[in-house]
Amino acid sequence: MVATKFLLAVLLFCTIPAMNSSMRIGVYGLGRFGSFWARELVKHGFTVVGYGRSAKQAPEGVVLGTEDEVLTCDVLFFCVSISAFAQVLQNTASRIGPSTLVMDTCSVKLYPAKKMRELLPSCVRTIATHPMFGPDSGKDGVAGLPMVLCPVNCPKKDFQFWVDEFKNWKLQVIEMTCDQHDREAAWSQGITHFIGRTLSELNLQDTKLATTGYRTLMSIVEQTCNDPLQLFYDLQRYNPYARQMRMGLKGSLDTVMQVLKEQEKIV
Ligand SMILES: O=C(O)C(=O)C[C@]1(C(=O)O)C=C[C@@H](O)C=C1
Repeated sequence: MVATKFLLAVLLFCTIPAMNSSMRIGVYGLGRFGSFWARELVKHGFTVVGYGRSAKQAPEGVVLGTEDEVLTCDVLFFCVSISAFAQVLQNTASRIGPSTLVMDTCSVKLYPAKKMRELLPSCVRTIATHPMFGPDSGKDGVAGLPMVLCPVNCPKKDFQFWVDEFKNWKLQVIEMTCDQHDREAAWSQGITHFIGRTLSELNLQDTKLATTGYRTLMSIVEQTCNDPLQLFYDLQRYNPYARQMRMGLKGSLDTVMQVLKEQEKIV
């Protein structure tokens, strides 16, 4: 029994093709981010097959495929919302090719990595990724933008292939653990979306008196609220460090309010 399992593992390892630029890449999910990501992969020379539940038209240069075609590509990027990820993976796991390398692109990392470990057979190679940009920030090209890669269940050489590939795109590739990512992202992307959504509650208006700082503030509201509301909820719910960030922010607001109250006594 053990010998059979060993033989199967060796056989599978030997049949896994090496990573190269002529691989077929599957993009599962052709929403705002998925369509953008599929086009980026095409721009960088890959053959891309895309699948979206309600996609009628393929993004430029992308071939629209069936769900099973996408799931059995050499490499598969899931571009679905964080809150849909577990269900999508559960529904597709048994149809993913044994030699397909799977990457998620969620904006949090501990949660999808845990789901990939739980739901995919151990022979399926997985990398957790976070392209820290999207259709707005990457509209004039992705060079210089940060891209996080966290190894989950992946041989070093395949992981390195993608590090080098994204470096060739001139992305600023950052290798870190999923925990490090979530801890830091809560205090960078998480806090930005929290402030953007909070300020949008105030319904701030454009004004002739707008200073440069005010314009920057308005652009934060615009950029964060241009993303689906679901992304905001998911960033706050699925990052285990987000609550701590929100409490920290609330504490700082209270401190500043208190300081100003003290100042009022002086006047
Ligand atoms: O450029 C955009 O369209 C984005 O909204 C990108 C943005 C962000 O700036 O927060 C949104 C989601 C991704 O996780 C990474 C970055």
